[in-house]
Amino acid sequence: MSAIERDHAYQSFSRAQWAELRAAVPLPLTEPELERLRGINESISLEEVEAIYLPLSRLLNLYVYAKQRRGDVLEQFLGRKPSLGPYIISVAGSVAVGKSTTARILQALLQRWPEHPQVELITTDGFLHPLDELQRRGLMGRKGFPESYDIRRLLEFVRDVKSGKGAEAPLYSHLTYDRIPNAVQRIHQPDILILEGLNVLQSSVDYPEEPHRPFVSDFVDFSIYVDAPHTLLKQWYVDRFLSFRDGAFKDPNSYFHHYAKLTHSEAAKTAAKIWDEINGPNLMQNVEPTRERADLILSKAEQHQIEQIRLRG
Ligand SMILES: Nc1ncnc2c1ncn2[C@@H]1O[C@H](COP(=O)(O)OP(=O)(O)O)[C@@H](O)[C@H]1O
Ligand SMILES: CC(C)(COP(=O)(O)O)[C@@H](O)C(=O)NCCC(=O)O
Repeated sequence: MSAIERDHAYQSFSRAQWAELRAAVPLPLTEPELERLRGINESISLEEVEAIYLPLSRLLNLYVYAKQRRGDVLEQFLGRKPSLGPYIISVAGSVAVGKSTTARILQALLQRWPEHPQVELITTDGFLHPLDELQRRGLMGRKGFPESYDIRRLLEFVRDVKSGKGAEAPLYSHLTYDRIPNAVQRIHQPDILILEGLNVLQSSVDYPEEPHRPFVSDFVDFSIYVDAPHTLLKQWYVDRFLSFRDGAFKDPNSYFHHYAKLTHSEAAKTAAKIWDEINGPNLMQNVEPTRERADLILSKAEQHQIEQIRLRG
């Protein structure tokens, strides 16, 4: 392998260098697993899964295993029962960078390893305040900004899960653009929890109402930031919006149902405006500044191809 570059905090791998590590992955993908991955996102290339995500799942498996062993040693020394809390992996990044796709691919790959078959996935959008609350507080143009989340509830959730207690996460619907009333995802002692959201690397200073509380990252064992140039992010956001217009927005229950009637170019303009007024500024002010807190930074280029991997340490 050619020389791996490093700056003071990260070792940096090119796509080709990282892909070479695939050879060291002892578990190749089986046909049913490939099918399942295709089901997560039909536009993801399987070459990308094998070159990037498979080696990443091996790295994470080694970290989880080391943490489990270390925990066992400590508990044995202290004469206590082993902890029932999961290994927590967070996935951060801009709206539309592919956090939820990345998290779902990792979930599928990590649960193949015999040491940790139960891998749960939680998205932090369930912890956005409900729509009526956002309206009441005048925050409809601030969805995704720190003040739009019920951070206290998110923290309680992560703390309870980490301490081995059962916990419930509220669920969000992109269709109704709101929390789903009376629906929760129950988490009970998984081996691994993947926590995905814009805000998982933010610190308590981003939440002036909660200045003295611990923060989500205090409970996270390994953090990932998915990065991409702003021009691509905006394009991916607009493309996703246009595909929703041809699908989900047609549903009369959709919050954006009125957008289904727009022409292609009107819809593209609307999406670009939402990006420029909400998601773009949030990226610059609150999301991107947290990037260098991550243990691993995945940098994407055209077509969601990962071109560079930076690993702390
Ligand atoms: N690895 C990938 N390959 C191809 N398309 C992808 C990939 N990851 C995400 N996408 C596409 O990019 C858009 C945003 O992805 P999504 O996972 O919904 O992002 P986020 O959760 O960050 O908002 C979606 O249209 C999705 O299909
Ligand atoms: C719910 C979100 C804050 C979170 O985004 P995600 O976690 O899906 O990347 C975002 O999808 C959102 O609704 N932003 C507000 C502006 C908009 O895109 O409608």
